[in-house]
Amino acid sequence: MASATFLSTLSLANKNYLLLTPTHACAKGYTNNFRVSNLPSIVVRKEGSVRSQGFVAMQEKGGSTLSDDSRTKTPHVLTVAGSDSGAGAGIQADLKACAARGVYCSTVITALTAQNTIGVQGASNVPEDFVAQQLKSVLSDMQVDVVKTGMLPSVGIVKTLCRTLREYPVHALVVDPVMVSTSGDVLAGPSILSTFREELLPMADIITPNLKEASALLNGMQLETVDDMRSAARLLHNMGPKNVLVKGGDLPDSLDAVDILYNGHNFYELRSPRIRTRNTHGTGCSLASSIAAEVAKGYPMLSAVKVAKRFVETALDYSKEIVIGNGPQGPFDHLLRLKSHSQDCHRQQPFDPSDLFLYAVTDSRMNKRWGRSIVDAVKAAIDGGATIIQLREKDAETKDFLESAKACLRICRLHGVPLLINDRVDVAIACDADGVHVGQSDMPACVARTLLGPEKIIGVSCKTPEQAEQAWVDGADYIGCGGVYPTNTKENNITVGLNGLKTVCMASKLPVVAIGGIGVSNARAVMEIRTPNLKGVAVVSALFDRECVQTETRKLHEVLLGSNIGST
Ligand SMILES: Cc1ncc(COP(=O)(O)OP(=O)(O)O)c(N)n1
Ligand SMILES: Cc1nc(C(=O)O)sc1CCOP(=O)(O)O
Ligand SMILES: [Mg+2]
Repeated sequence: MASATFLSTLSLANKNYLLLTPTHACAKGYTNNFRVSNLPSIVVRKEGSVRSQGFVAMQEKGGSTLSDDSRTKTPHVLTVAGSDSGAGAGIQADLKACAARGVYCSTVITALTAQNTIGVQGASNVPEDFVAQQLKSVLSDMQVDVVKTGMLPSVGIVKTLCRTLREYPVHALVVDPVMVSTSGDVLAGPSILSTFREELLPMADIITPNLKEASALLNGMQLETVDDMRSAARLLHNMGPKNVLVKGGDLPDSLDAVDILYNGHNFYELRSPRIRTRNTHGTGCSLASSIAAEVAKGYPMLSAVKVAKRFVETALDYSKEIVIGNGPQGPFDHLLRLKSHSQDCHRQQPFDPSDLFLYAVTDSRMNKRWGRSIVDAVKAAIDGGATIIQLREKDAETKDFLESAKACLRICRLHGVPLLINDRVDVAIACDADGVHVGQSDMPACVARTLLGPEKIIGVSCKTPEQAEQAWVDGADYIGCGGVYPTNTKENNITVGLNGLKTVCMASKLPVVAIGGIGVSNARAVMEIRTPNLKGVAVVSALFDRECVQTETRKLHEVLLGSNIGST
């Protein structure tokens, strides 16, 4: 984008600053160390007197100096596009793509569409002057890095955008020349083509036409081969954009998805295996937004395109079986979070502390010794009355562990029993387990919480009131306290005894499960310490270092029921 002198007042923390910079891009860079190093120097002055040059940025009116390292800037994409009521494409797809790629996204809406997975049932343009007002509101205030355009339904709106961008230049402009929706509905008529060619494309850092759009921009040129795409990219580049990405998704007879990127010097053929799915609605919008997001983070164009393409492919692959809508083209899941739920497989329930009642913790060595698979061990424990399972497979290879965890999860879900993974947050995420159990030297619970999200169960091993307090602060759901008795299962484990258990229970704001050397003979004594938040016992060898896991679990279950404590 062209540079221009930019003069603005900035309000920050209720104080006013005056920014005077050689370029708007510079002004935007004042808080971004990474970006500032790539930019011409900033001149920022206190009203009336120049105070700094380079990237020390702001001077408080009559007060102390704020240097740019006091804040860092959040990468920001502004999407100028139409709303899709079905939320597969348009503004909604752009928001999701930017959120998934970790950048802020503001929105200027150019049109409302009534749209679903069948097609576009209606469209209503936003008046030009209101598009202008939205653009000004965002661009005058919010330090936008990259503008990404989608549906621009009238010549007036294209002209308004170009005019406003000249007034408020940004670091980069990504143009997705949307003309026809994936369902074949026209979103921008041919009258717009000449304004695109003459005004918008010359301002663009990249344009991302599909074959139909490239053909329309090139007066109906036939595009049927990769060589045709290269010719089209060259011709489109002659219209002024710095880069052209011709998307070959609709190329006939192609097993791969092939896109051509041309920067005026080199062609890059970007190939990936085609993902067979009906859920492709919004891929164009999402790809362009993802490119904009990577450029906003500061990546060069080739890297931005590669990362964006890989992101969209990953999301398409993740979403290939989700079912939304009855039409031929469903949306995909940018955040890789949507699940299909069938009726016969119980969903994960919210954590219930009474699940800690009979907590079975597996052990790979014991299973091996008794010739059992993890899956058989888990089945038997559940049949015997275990109320929660933890896979503690210290010796398993990651690949095998993951496969076993997936198989155990199916069984646990069928019985409504939560399944937690010991130590391995990565395995828990990969198999979508119900949670993890971590110790004091494992991944901190607060980090696990960030990775796992708010609904997963997190347990933390604690031997002291201070550790119990920290587990609460870190967002854990329960604590495991031990060793109550000496154990051979965990090397060098400190025994805290019944007194230690009681002290921790009394201090803990979280429910507690006791662990260490507990079995049929002493479970009752443990529960009889009678603190309300002691909810049960966690057991390894008394269940799994025995010939019949189911029988031993049943016996322990009876003892615990007999103690009549902790079961509610
Ligand atoms: C329920 C429960 N409580 C404590 C532990 C021990 O966890 P940790 O201290 O991380 O030791 P390892 O199990 O990883 O050896 C547990 N696993 N479960
Ligand atoms: C895994 C574990 N953690 C402990 C702790 O004190 O935190 S004791 C322990 C081993 C428990 O095995 P068993 O039931 O065979 O004694
Ligand atoms: Mg551990």
